[in-house]
Amino acid sequence: MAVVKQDPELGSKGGGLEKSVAEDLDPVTLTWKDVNVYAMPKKGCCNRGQKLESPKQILSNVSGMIKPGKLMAVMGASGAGKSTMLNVLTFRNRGSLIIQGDIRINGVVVDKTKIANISAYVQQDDLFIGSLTVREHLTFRALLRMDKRKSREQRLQKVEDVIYELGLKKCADTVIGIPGRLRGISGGEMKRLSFASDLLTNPPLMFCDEATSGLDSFMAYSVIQSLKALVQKGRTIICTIHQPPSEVFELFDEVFLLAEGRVAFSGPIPDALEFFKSNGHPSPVNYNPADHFILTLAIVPGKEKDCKAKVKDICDVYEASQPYLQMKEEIKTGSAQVSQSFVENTLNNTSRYGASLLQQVKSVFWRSWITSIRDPLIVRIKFVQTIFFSVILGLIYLKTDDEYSQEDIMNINGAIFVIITNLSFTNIFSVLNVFPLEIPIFLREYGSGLYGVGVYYLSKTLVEIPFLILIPVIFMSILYWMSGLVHDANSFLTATGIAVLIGNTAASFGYLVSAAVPSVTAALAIAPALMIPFLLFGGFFLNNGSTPDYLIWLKYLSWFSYGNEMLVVNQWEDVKNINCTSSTQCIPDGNSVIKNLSFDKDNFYLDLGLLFALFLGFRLISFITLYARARRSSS
Ligand SMILES: Nc1ncnc2c1ncn2[C@@H]1O[C@H](COP(=O)(O)OP(=O)(O)OP(=O)(O)O)[C@@H](O)[C@H]1O
Repeated sequence: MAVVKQDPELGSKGGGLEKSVAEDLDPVTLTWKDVNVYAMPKKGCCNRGQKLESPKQILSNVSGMIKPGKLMAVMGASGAGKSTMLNVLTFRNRGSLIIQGDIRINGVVVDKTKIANISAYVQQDDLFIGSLTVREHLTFRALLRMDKRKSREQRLQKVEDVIYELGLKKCADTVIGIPGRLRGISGGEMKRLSFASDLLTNPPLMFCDEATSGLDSFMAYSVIQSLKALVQKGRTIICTIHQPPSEVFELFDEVFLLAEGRVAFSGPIPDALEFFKSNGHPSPVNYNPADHFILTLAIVPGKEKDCKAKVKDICDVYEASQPYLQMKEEIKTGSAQVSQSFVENTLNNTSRYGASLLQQVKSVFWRSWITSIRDPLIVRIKFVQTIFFSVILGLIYLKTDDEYSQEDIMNINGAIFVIITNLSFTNIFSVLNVFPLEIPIFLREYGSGLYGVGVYYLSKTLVEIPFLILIPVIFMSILYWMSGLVHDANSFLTATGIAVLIGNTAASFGYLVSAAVPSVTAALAIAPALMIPFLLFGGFFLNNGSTPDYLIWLKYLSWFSYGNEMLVVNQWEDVKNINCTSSTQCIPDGNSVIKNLSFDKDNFYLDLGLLFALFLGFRLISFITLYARARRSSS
């Protein structure tokens, strides 16, 4: 086993105990009694004639108790029911499970809101905006999560305190990092940052799912050491953990062993060793007790019958044991000693958000802005790519004189369509590559009451405005003049304005797809398939007058179509002469070009209005989709 040293960052007792941060904690005892959990069989599971399956029992009569100042490890083999128990206790991710049982804090029966008011839940997967530094991330959380009565100075002081407490001083000004794109802090530091984020609100009760997953033994030790320091200040912490090294396991005060959905033991580690020994399962000398418990309770493939019988035996003995019965009795009688102020002030707090609306807008806007300017992918895609493509396309469509020939008609119309296509793809894909990655973070932060959906969406929209104006302006300033579109300042400004609106509409479509799908991969797969019909009915590949009646609705949803008609009209409307050198029939002027494409000058303002409506419509639907998703995920 790897030798584990104490993390020098954490101070002598694993977290700067000598500089005890002023704590004002309500001591919390969490109890759960006779918890039964059932999963209903999936609808349509059975063929005709087959009997409907009965519900599957995941937890059976599980009871437990954890007192203030204790660090409890919930352990068991895979499938034992650890995550289910944590989800039941935190009232999260319960889905369609049927749950019975009694969960109390200091004797008061709790629900989802009450448990959220008193506790923090550090989930297994750490979700952060990677372009922020550790200090910036914590400041953002402190401004949004901490008690409204705390001043800005107090919040910033608390940020410094938790940085110190969790040994994050060394990396306080390092960016968190984006895997594969931006190097940042280590896995252990990231895990400690998760705890630090939740510590800002000073929760007396903490739940941690897989506190050490993905960490090496040194990092796992430093993380659990930090938790140990937190319980020593009076907190109550309950963690699920997989196979901790023995040095890490020793840091826990209590172990709660689950097997086949039943309690196999609950109490201090030495007592657990004694219990297993007295039931014929002594731990071998110099063997990690954690491994011994898990192996003893595991259902080994091929030996299922024997293993299940062994587990049943252990659970039967434990459930009939004096300590377990005593604990259940204590749970029953413990309800008497609860303070009224604790119930009213802490458990019954009903405000959804910790910060005012203005503070939410300011903080989320600030973070969105930092994210936009720091993420190298965004800046590179948005600026370098725009300049590169506009120069390349400009060279392809290069035209230096003011006169138009018959060949120029096709080239100019091609350049116009390329402008629309390029702006659409660039803007859609810059949204699709980034926004879906941010949605899980948004959902979690919304679920934790940091800010509302409207605040988030508004801030994102405001931050994007400069980019969504600048990019089309740069693109048009280069390509418009190189490709010889009509040399007139007014026409250029009109074309640029249309380009800005096209880019914004395309970005809104990107938001709509991103809000509706679960991942970047899905967004990147679905968006092009949805765009192709809009592109086909844009008036370039199919004459505007040839759209089949039954597909006309697709034309009305195509920003390519509105943009193309407006840009074509803007280009050709005032062109009085197009040179004709061949003997075949020539197109004499700009108006004839417009007519040949089945476009109409009089549609210009109608197109403008409809394009704007499309922009607003996509935004609105994406907002509603995001809102529905947020409500669903937090229910
Ligand atoms: N919603 C559900 N529907 C059906 N079965 C479920 C559901 N949730 C969990 N289970 C089943 O209940 C059992 C316990 O699952 P749980 O995820 O709680 O175990 P675990 O101890 O956390 O396992 P692991 O360590 O592998 O994550 C498993 O057999 C699992 O397949």
